[in-house]
Amino acid sequence: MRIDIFTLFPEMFTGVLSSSILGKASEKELVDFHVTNFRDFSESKHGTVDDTPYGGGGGMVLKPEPLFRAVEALTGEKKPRVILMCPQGVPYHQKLAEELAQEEHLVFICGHYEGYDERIREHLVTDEISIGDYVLTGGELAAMVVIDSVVRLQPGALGNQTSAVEDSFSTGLLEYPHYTRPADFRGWKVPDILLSGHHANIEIWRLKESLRRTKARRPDLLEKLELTDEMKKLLAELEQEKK
Ligand SMILES: CN(C)c1ccccc1CNc1ccc(C(N)=O)cn1
Repeated sequence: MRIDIFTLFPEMFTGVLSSSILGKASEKELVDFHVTNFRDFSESKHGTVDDTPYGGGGGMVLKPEPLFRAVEALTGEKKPRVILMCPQGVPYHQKLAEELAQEEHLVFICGHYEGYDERIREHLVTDEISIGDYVLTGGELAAMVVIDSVVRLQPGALGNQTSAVEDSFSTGLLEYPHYTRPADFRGWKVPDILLSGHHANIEIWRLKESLRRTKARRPDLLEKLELTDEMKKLLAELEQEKK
């Protein structure tokens, strides 16, 4: 997978794309990162990429021409998905991460200022994504979030691939509690079931704890779930325990 990032602050990406899972994925050639300063594509000799808004009002708007030239310089045979990170975008979620992870080529546009000239949205961009209902100084951190969640899904990116499949949002439930050594830390003990070696019972315990936690913290996720008979049974047990 190739990932192109267009930003005015390429230095923001250096550490993130060379560290940890993303750095290893790049070394293993699971992903090919290209970070470009789209100011390099400005036609003006001063590298101007923004201008005052038509119709007046404060702030500056990103000009269309540098970004069109930057993205059009890319096009290989296939049209890549061009993703604009902005507060007005589609709320990002794990299913969209899984969809983007299937793509051969992703292009991210990270903007600043008051926003982008609308012709960028209408004629250059294929997807607008928001990572949440809050405003950032620029699209860079939002792009890093999406890139992180997409690259970790690339086969071979994570040590044991299972952790990508089982992790909470892909099952639709929140994660169960995790423990590691020591079994007794300051008198706080690991639940006996986890030391029992009964893998079937441990799996049930984990599902029940995921259900308990999801019911308590994210009832909205539980609403969306297609409950299996086993889940219904465990939820009934949880209800009983509360009485
Ligand atoms: C400068 N702003 C407000 C702006 C305005 C328009 C587009 C992009 C930006 C860049 N900022 C962003 C980007 C994304 C998100 C998000 N929630 O994904 C939040 N803020």
